[in-house]
Amino acid sequence: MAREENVNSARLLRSFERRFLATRGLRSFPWQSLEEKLRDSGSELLLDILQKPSGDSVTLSESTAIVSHGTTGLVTWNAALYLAEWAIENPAVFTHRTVLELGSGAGFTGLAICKMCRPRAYVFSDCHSRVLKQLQGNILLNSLSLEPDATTPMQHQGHDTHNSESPRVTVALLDWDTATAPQLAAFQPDIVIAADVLYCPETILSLVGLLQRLSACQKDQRAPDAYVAFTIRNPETCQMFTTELGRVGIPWEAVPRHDQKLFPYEEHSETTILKLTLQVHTRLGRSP
Ligand SMILES: C[S@@+](CC[C@H](N)C(=O)[O-])C[C@H]1O[C@@H](n2cnc3c(N)ncnc32)[C@H](O)[C@@H]1O
Repeated sequence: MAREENVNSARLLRSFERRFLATRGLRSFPWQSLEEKLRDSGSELLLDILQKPSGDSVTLSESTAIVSHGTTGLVTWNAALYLAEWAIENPAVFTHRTVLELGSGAGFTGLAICKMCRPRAYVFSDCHSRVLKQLQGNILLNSLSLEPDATTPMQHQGHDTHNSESPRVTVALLDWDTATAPQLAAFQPDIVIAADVLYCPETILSLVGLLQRLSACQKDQRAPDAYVAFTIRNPETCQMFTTELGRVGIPWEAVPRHDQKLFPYEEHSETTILKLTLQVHTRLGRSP
């Protein structure tokens, strides 16, 4: 019994520490229980917390509603946090690479990658004008400098004066349904990522179609790897995604779960990442 109580106390204190450091979810926190525990454990925990706010941080302006202005992109979803955690544990995947993010939303994952994984270039993208505006604001809020021309991220790769320590950051208006071959050919990413973009059959078909067209536009027979993170709210949706990948000939594998939880989010449903090995020649076309 005493052991169980200790475990519960430790969990409560850890949860507070994480939310405090992330300044998230504090309003719903069980303050009364915490106060009691703190009274028992003395000031050690508080000192411990105060010593931890070091290292880099991501600051975001986001909506409190899950849907606002007709989009789900103004708030950070669990899959974005989960993918950012995985990226921070695996920075080599992104270091010195050009990363294209699809459906970036408020931008949390990309900002974490830009700050922690040293990509060469990072292209945030989305289809919604309000989301793009917020995204630009969030990039500036995090003191990253934004390249002016989002549609031609590769044009500066020659001689220039860009500080090579920080990535070239661009924001692109990219709608998976209407993106043209010249627009896609301008990106030439090494890595493609997306978080929480598989919520209905239409978006799955659009996304898979976009990945096929993007691969077909790659130079030098060099197709990127793609990492798609999503919360499994409905097994049929997940099944539809993998079936569609199989149909067009994109091999995929599940990325092993990571253990280190850095950010505060409730795990009501399982979140996962699939690694897709895009091919320069995939079968083009949608299901009839
Ligand atoms: C649920 S939000 C996820 C945002 C962010 N990745 C996250 O996980 O916090 C889905 C995002 O995908 C974008 N999106 C949906 N359909 C799209 C399409 N056809 N083309 C481009 N972006 C799209 C939305 O605008 C929205 O920002």
